[in-house]
Amino acid sequence: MASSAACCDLILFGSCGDLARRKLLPALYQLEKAGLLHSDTRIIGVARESLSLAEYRAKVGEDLRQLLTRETLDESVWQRFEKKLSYCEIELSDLDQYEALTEWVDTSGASEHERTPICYFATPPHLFATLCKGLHSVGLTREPTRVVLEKPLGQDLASSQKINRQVAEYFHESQVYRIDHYLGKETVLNLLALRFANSIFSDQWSHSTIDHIQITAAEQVGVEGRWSYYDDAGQLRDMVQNHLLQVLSLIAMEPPTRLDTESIREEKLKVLRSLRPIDRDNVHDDTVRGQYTAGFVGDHKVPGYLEEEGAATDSTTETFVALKTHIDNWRWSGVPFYLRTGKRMPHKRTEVVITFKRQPHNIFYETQSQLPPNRLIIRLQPDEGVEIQMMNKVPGLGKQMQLKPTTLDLSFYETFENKRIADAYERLLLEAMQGNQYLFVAREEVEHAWRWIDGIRAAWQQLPEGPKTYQAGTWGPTAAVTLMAQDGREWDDED
Ligand SMILES: NC(=O)C1=CN([C@@H]2O[C@H](COP(=O)(O)OP(=O)(O)OC[C@H]3O[C@@H](n4cnc5c(N)ncnc54)[C@H](OP(=O)(O)O)[C@@H]3O)[C@@H](O)[C@H]2O)C=CC1
Ligand SMILES: O=C1O[C@H](COP(=O)(O)O)[C@@H](O)[C@H](O)[C@H]1O
Repeated sequence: MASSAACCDLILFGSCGDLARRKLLPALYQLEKAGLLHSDTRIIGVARESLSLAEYRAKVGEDLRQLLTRETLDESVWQRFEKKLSYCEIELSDLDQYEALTEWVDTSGASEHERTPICYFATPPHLFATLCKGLHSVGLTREPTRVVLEKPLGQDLASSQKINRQVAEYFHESQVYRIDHYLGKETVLNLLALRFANSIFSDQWSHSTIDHIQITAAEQVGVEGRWSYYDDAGQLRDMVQNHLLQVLSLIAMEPPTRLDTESIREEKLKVLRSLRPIDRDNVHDDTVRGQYTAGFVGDHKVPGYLEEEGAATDSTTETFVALKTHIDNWRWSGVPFYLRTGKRMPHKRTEVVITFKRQPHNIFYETQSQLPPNRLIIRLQPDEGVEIQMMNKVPGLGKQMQLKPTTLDLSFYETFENKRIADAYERLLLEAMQGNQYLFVAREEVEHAWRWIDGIRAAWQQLPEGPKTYQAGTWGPTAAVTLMAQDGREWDDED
């Protein structure tokens, strides 16, 4: 059972925006419902819209009623939650307006704070530097204030270093919480349990038993009205730089000595440092870029990327990436990691597939010409669970032993029947309020990830061809199949 968070003043900058409305406020409501918000915690929405307190509360209530899909709003919880909400109107680019915060937040100084101020920057990142200055001007950068930063943290190494430097002028690293919402997902956290609480896996987790590892994050959605942001970013920066590299780090890291921020960050960082660079020599063979054209996802006809609302017709931004990389260290020597992510794929599916080495000798050759490798499939979302593919004897008295590939399937929903799977933002907000940084990304991690991604982008720029097209509703360009087939392997796609 999670313990209730410390008493906080949670200041949501950008509180009328999409992220705050769709994710942060519903997550806070769920924490209230679960009794995890301290009774004296306050939530201060900050935006530039002119709203009275009653109007702001009514707006949040309306959004919650609309957005809670699996349940209806619990009126008694809402009444408690509503009382925690206040609203402060500020044009954030105007440093003179930050004084308004002092009406709502206790800025009197570290030792007298009863509530820990948590400043959540759910605004476009170009405002971060001004936000820091504004907060400093009203005494809100001192310990124990914490600051939560939303992605994207830059467009490349140089811009992310700039943001990190600007924030570091006012906040110590121990006050900074960089969000990667994948780290708040139940199943991503379960990677730690799976690896480090089970000797059958921890003892088999290296080049001596593992043939290769695949990480897939397939989405059905397209750019969802975010064309101008997305077209600047592309799938490599939007998904690989952060989420996929974080999952990869958790899968590949050495056992941390403790379950604490420093130990985990240290180990993840070593993985990022050991990623083999992709450059002009291997970019052609080891990466595939794609861009979707019109097609069908399920029964829905969907437009191509270049026909999306607000699209420029000549964009060469990738909406799909597949790549092969290696981690150049002792444990993973010779084990390729295949990463793949794309928009407008046939299904939403995020999974890690560990394929083990085949048996060295086949004694069942009379009935089974080749034994398939065992595979461990970790389904991160949806249908969260863990699956082991293995061979079994088919029951029967026949002279020859018949074998059949079978699956041991542990579905989280069936195993933990009464447990609701919390949204990633619930966990991350709770951890930020409790002052635990282990599920947030360190500055060095962000910068190492960018360094590796920048190398790929630079190499892409030297290629004569841009992304290959793929029809919406398929698993990407056929070159992605070739990427694995040239190594005698294939993606885990059943359909
Ligand atoms: N939406 C999402 O699902 C995700 C978003 N993010 C990131 O979170 C951040 C916010 O995203 P999102 O909510 O989608 O963006 P929106 O544009 O929907 O919201 C931004 C918010 O910031 C406010 N704002 C912008 N400029 C100012 C200003 N000068 N003064 C006061 N308020 C200002 C906006 O107010 P106003 O309404 O008046 O313009 C709005 O409340 C972005 O960096 C985004 O990349 C990250 C992951 C997911
Ligand atoms: O950060 C982002 O993540 C979402 C995918 O998140 P998920 O939790 O639904 O897997 C992605 O659609 C979006 O483009 C990206 O900015």
